[in-house]
Amino acid sequence: MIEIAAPAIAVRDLGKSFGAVRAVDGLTFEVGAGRVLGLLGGNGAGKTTTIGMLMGLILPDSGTVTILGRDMPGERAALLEAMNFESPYVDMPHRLTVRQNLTVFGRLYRVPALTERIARLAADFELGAFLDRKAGQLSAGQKTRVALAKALLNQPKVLLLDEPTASLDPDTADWVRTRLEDFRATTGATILLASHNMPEVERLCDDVVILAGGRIEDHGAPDDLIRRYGRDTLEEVFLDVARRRRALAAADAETLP
Ligand SMILES: Nc1ncnc2c1ncn2[C@@H]1O[C@H](COP(=O)(O)OP(=O)(O)OP(=O)(O)O)[C@@H](O)[C@H]1O
Repeated sequence: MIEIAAPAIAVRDLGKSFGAVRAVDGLTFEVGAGRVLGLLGGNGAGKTTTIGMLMGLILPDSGTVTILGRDMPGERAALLEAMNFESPYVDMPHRLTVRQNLTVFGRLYRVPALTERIARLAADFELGAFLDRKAGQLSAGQKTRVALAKALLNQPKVLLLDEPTASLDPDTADWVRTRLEDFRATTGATILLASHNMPEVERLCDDVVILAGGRIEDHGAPDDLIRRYGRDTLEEVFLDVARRRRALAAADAETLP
């Protein structure tokens, strides 16, 4: 008998409105265990709202989220021990040092042998020079490295990343991508990556979902999408999808009475 592994993330008919804005509109997708899914889409497409619902921070109006076979947000407390999240747009407490921040988060995640784990991550992410500086005094690149160390503290089985390399210089961004590749290779974690950086998505992701207006416009493996659209890069595919959508919206507007 062929056994089909349960997906690590399963989203069904997910919907969320903020007042009149339908941020996420009937979204359905799965991420297989150990896979990396890229969530693409222009500004306001619904990526951050989707990640918020995967974390149980935003309650959906409709649909379900199942992570590692368990309901989110129903089993949020148990699930969060196996998950983590990183976004440059979410700040850590400014007045705590980097070490104090990592210690607080490590205790929240009940990380065993926490002192050793922080030392390991400080070495991996080269935090030594500012481990005892206040988080509020760090540069954007230093903050990102600390945020990634925080995201990996509990060795998550499911890692959600919202534009992890936004505002980094190309060298630091490349360095971060290599760390993420190492993390995946050594742990087999499942990763969902929202990003506007198409070369990054091509490099890190097995599959992508392209969102627009909270719905899926297209999906597939990066190579398959590039071939299907007759393009050379995922960036060109993304632009084709965005232009097609704009053309359809313009045609709709013309047919309105
Ligand atoms: N708390 C909120 N209150 C009201 N509207 C919201 C809220 N959060 C998101 N929205 C709206 O929902 C839509 C989707 O926003 P979301 O942040 O999920 O998009 P995104 O794809 O992450 O965009 P970006 O690439 O710009 O970060 C947008 O129209 C946004 O203005």
